[in-house]
Amino acid sequence: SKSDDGFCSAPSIVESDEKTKPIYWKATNPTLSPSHLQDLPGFTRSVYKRDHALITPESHVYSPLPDWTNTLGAYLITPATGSHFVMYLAKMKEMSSSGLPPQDIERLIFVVEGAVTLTNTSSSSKKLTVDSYAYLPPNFHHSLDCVESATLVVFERRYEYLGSHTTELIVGSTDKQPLLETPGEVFELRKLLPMSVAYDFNIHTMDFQPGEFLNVKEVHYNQHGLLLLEGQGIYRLGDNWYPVQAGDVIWMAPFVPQWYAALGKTRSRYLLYKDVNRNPL
Ligand SMILES: NC(=O)N[C@H](N)C(=O)O
Ligand SMILES: [Mn+2]
Repeated sequence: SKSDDGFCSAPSIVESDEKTKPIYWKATNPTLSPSHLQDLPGFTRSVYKRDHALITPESHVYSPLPDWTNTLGAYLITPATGSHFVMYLAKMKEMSSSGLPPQDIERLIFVVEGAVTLTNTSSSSKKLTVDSYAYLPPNFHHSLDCVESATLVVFERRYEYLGSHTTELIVGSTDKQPLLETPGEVFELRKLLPMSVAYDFNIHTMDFQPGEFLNVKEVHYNQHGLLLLEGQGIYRLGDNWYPVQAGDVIWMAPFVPQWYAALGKTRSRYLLYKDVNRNPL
């Protein structure tokens, strides 16, 4: 319908009071949230195909995480999809704590909302707030404890030993990581783990300004687990083109053609799991 000032009645893309919200707020409070879809029977934006999946918040299924206390987990990617890693959201409630991964499993946690304290046998405890992360080597005793609430995105996989290389505890925050060269690409790239051969995966953060897009329509042997932390755009996966928003998760199997274009008024930032440093044979 045309209002008298000639513009359509759809609400414009207003810069909501994002300035007053904590960083990544939309990743746990998506604009199109489950509550907006509850009167639309059976509708979901989620898709699961042979070589990719788009998992959107109205599809999340939480259940108590075994070995964790007061924590609900929603597994979004597991080897049942063909991946060699798991990606899950951990919603830690008050007075909650983590359990240990199984033997020989490495873990990376990234704080999307709230705060947790990491304690381990060797060093003093560290408080991790939003945008902070920790990498826990396989068989590394630790505990993540939460007093109020926190949402973590967790990646875990069986560590692929290579010779005598070992990995170590890494604690950091995205904003303190340097920008890396991205020849031929315009996005801003940070990596949360060292690039040394001991590490068999890395976690990238990739920032796009509105209108920027991937130059390479990538096809590669590596797998991805993606969480869109900020912004919106179009993700191409295979022959499908998906409008995506902060809070969306994507599984990309090896060799799925993949491409992203950022749209809207604010930057896009996504977190991306990528296996590296190991021979695909
Ligand atoms: N889909 C992606 O963003 N892929 C990354 N550029 C990567 O594979 O490094
Ligand atoms: Mn890729």
